[in-house]
Amino acid sequence: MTTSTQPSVIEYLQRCLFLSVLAVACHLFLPIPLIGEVTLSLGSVFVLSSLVLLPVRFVIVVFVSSFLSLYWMQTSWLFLLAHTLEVITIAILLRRNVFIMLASMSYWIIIGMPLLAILALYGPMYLQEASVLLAIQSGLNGILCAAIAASLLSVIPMRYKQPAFTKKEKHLSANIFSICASVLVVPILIVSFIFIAVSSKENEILLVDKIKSNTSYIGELTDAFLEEHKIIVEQHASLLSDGTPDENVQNLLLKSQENYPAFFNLTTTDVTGKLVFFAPLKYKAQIDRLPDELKTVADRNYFIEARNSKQTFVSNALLSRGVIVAPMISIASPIIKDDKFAGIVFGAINLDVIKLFRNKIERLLNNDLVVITDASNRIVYASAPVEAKPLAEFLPIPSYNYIISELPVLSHNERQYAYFKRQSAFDWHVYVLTESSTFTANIRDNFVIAGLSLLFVVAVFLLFAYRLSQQVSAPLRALLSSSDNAWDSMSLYTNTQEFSEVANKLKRSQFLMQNFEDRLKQQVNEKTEQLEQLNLQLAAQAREDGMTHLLNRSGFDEMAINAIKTSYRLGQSFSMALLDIDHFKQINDTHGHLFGDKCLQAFSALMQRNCKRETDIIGRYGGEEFIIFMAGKDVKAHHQLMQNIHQQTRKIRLTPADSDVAVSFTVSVGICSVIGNVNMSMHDIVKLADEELYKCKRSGRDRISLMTVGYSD
Ligand SMILES: Nc1nc2c(ncn2[C@@H]2O[C@H](COP(=O)(O)OP(=O)(O)OP(=O)(O)O)[C@@H](O)[C@H]2O)c(=O)[nH]1
Repeated sequence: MTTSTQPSVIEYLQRCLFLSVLAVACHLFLPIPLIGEVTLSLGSVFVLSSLVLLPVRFVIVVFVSSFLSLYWMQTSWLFLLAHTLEVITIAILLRRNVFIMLASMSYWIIIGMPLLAILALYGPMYLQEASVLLAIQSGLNGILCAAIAASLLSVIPMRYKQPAFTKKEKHLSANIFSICASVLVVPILIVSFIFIAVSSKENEILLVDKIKSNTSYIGELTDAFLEEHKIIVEQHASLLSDGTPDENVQNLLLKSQENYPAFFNLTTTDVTGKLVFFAPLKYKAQIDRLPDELKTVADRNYFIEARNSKQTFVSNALLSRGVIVAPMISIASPIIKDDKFAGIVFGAINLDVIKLFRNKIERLLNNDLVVITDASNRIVYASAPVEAKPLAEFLPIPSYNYIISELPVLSHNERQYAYFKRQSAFDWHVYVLTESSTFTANIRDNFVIAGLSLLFVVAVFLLFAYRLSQQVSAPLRALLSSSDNAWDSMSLYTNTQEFSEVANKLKRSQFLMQNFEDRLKQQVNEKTEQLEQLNLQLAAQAREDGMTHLLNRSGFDEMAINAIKTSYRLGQSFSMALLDIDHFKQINDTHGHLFGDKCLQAFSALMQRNCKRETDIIGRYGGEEFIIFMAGKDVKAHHQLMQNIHQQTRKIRLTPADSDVAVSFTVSVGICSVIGNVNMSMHDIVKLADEELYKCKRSGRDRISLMTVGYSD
């Protein structure tokens, strides 16, 4: 076998380098962004193509390049594992003649996607949430790569492919089917990915907009709430600064507290911080009973700040003391009389009782959560699912979710949230949180829809592709089978003009060929018959003496040997007689050879007339010497027969051409009779008969001499 058509190692190296560079470039430089950090990579196209275009050792080089570039990009080990298994499985299935698309789909549906989903569940948090999404995305990415590879391979000439994939002829229908399938799957997948990317992006934008607007609304609500209550406290401070009489102060505080229930108390102090007036009155008796150190707020920072800055001060969240011990904020405003600090008015807002504020917020949020912190990061308010108590420090841990790109992500109490943060008045912060699964769930749904529609569309299209391939290949198969039924069944698959023309032409030429074949067969049969006849004649001629038409020596020997064997077997007696015309030379010499021939013919005819039994065999054994084999139980009958021939010979009268006188001749006969199975060969028997003939000649000719072998009566 010549290997000239096999590419050289250098050529393989070039192809290997080319495919490796393309695979690495696709992984490193051409990832197609899909959602957030999720990208599509087409690097696998070249690894899968190398399975068909290169020998195994070069495929390993392309695969390792692809693997290392993915590793370099810090791809999760889950994907590296899935990629490795994908290449190995498809390589095995390809060697078993499975179409590359089918191999890829089988791998991803049966092994790749379930494996990724299960493994992701045991991975880091961001993988757990998106495990189904990641599995489907990887599967669709893999199938897209296989479909592109299959499309590319279908246009690459056969000589570039490995012998394992080209030596086995495939059905035309299988080829059409595979090309259609791969060409159909590529656009379907691309459209699906575009749909996923666009709808996921739109969904993300909607979610982000919602969070941002919620954040700013809640921020404004918080600011307005604080501002409103700050103004109330400021107004009281201003009234008291202007010298409102003490008897009115109590009433003023009571009315305001009634109107603004968020204040769980409104209180004034003197210059030292000692409580003076207090609303509501229901706590008055309890306050009176308090020890002196709890009847002052001189040590509280809202008193100190208001006194020192002479400005209204909104405190951070703190624990109240005295009558009620609860988380609260305090808004304190200084009372200035004659430019001198004369005490403060402060309103305490119990964080547990800002029900109005909370209801307003909850109505807005739907599934979103909110956390409001003060300037020292202590929680002022948190939606219940966040599981954070007021006054606790809010310490979100920055987190990562590779699907969410538009918002920061934090993790709190082992949950992951996308969030938006807004700075409010008094250095407070408003956080609106959405569980990251809200984002992934939507995208996962998109992927599931895309995956299922892909399966459905592929199944439907593959059915079409199958029908199409049948339409093209079935008529050809019908033409090839060329049976009458097939001609008719072809019309079941197609009614195209081209096929009808081809079919008619083939039908005509088949008819002509059939005619020609029949004629040829007939001629051959005739010639064979003639030849057989000729052969028979030749065979007969080979055993016949031309002049007398008796058996010649070899013909006689052949038949007599068989007859002797039969006689021995049947226990029959038989006789062998040698007959020699006397003085034949003289006849020849006197009347010429032609007359001699006539004598021979006349004598032959005489013998044939006498030897009528079918067991009698007559032959010409030499020039004028004849031989007769006779079989039967009674050898006397043989002797009698010879006696008759001997007698009748004398009566033959033949007239030579040169004379009017008829000529006669005599014959000498030597007979050897055999009785029973003496197991003598024909040669020995003829020899004995010859000896008897010799006796006749010696003793005067024209006589019969006989002998019997075996036993005699
Ligand atoms: N016309 C003719 N003569 C033949 C043929 N075959 C042999 N002869 C002749 O037969 C003769 C046989 O002669 P010999 O063998 O001397 O025998 P004979 O003359 O018959 O003498 P005896 O046998 O002793 O009686 C020869 O002269 C042969 O030429 C033949 O086919 N035709």
